[in-house]
Amino acid sequence: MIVKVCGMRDAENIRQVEQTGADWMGFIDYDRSPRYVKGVPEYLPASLQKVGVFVNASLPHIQERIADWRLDFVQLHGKESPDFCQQLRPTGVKVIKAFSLHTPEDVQATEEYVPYCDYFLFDTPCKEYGGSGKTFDWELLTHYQGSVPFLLSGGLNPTSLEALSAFHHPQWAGIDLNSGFEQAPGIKDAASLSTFIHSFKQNKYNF
Ligand SMILES: O=C(O)c1ccccc1N[C@@H]1O[C@H](COP(=O)(O)O)[C@@H](O)[C@H]1O
Repeated sequence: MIVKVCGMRDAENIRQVEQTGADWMGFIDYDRSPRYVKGVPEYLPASLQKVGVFVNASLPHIQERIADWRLDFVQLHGKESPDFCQQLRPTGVKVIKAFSLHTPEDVQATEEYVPYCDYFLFDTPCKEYGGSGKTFDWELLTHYQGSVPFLLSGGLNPTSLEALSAFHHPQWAGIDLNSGFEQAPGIKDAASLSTFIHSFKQNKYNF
């Protein structure tokens, strides 16, 4: 199972979170987010996959960030089209398309993105596009029968382990941890993350 920790920006905190057992680290390039990274992060982790999170950004802007932030993945958290995802293919980065799930129809909307995405990310609907700290109804995922693996996101926090243990889906590939582990916007509690990630990876999903 993949564990992504998102919304990082402080160099010392990035170094701490690098030691927690996380696999991927996310950096948010959306200026309305309280986790917005302006410019290039002072420190970029060497041992984790780096994910840039964008909301309706232009292709040239994302291409610039891929180079400057040495990204392995781009996470598209806005209203980006399947065609936009396809245009990112030649950059060589992997593409994660985020979907806010409210109804079974929202799940169906993933279908046209299948050829152009490496992962999907399922999140809670909110007007800020992400980082709501709220969970959505995971039962909706019974309607997802696609082939693209997904990360579960939205409001995961230190009390979520039991619910995660009870969750099953053949395409479930990992989790995304963000505001539920923060001491302040963009500053994660590394000790709490370490404990949580260790327990999560110890349980039956560690394959
Ligand atoms: O975290 C943000 O501020 C943010 C802003 C705009 C788009 C995405 C954002 N974060 C992503 O939101 C989800 C869920 O976060 P949370 O656990 O509910 O706080 C996560 O995938 C972040 O990558």
